Amino acid sequence: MAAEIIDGKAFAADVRARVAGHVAQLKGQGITPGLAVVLVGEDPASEVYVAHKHRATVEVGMASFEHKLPADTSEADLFALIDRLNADPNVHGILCQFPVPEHLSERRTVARIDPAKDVDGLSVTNAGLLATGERALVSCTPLGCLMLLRDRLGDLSGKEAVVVGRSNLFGKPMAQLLLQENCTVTMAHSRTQDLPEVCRRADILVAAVGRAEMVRGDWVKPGATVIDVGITREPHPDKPGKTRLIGDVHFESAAEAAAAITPVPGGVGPMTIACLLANTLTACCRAHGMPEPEGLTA
Ligand SMILES: Nc1nc2c(c(=O)[nH]1)N[C@@H](CN(C=O)c1ccc(C(=O)N[C@@H](CCC(=O)O)C(=O)O)cc1)CN2
Repeated sequence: MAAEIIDGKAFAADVRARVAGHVAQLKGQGITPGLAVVLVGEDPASEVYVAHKHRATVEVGMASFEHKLPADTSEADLFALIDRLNADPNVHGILCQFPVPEHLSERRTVARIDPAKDVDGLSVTNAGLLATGERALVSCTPLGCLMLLRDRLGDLSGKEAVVVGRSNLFGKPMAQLLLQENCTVTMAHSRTQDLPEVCRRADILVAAVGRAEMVRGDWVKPGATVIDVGITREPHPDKPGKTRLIGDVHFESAAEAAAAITPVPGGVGPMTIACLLANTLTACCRAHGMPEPEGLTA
């Protein structure tokens, strides 16, 4: 294997430590950043992510407000809670864990959150601010990828970037961030013609298609930086009864061609929660008219 492995776990720990330093300073001035996480229903993976978010929030010294609602919660009751959190001065960030049960709408739920507290960066307001190059709260996983890319490559100007996947949660904000860094950006997706050839153009290849190991080594330009955003859980081939996580990139073959690559697990995933904390800190600083933390925003 030729590629350097980008250690997202270590980088995320560093981001969390920097956030904790800022939180300590704010607390010295009588301000405690607060994050509210809303979970509707009992999706087992979501329960784990929400527990991780609570632990990480408390570890950096922030206030954590967890709201677990039954799966049959009505939209009216969910919105009443969001309205209370919007009005609560101790809450600087709000997110509703996805997926939500089928009778609820993710789009309408996000739209109910005050954009200044939308630490997932998913509201139409924050997406629009990002697209027009104005000060936004940026979706956590793309923000985390940008931090990893800046750390590894420094100035991204003029690089060919290909983002495979066009979701609102990831692909679209990732493309906007890379454009903001003066990359030449291609957004590819399931209908893109000759996807392997398009990917081979990329100095920066970001895969977020949700199809396990779709991106193969011969899709990777020699020397490229490969960011794998996929997380598919599948039965472990060698350990009966156990599961393993795999990404959207076929790691072994891609690592032969790439100069650097994120693994799954331990690459992009840990950056999501670290950037959620960074966004909550940013939202808190903005709410109090204080300078934003350097190096923790887009
Ligand atoms: N409201 C939101 N819902 C969801 C988001 C989100 O950003 N906002 N993203 C995902 C889940 N997610 C956070 O919520 C998340 C996913 C993965 C990780 C992570 O650290 N992954 C590890 C592996 C963890 C494991 O072993 O299972 C890794 O990749 O190394 C953190 C957060 C969907 N919902």
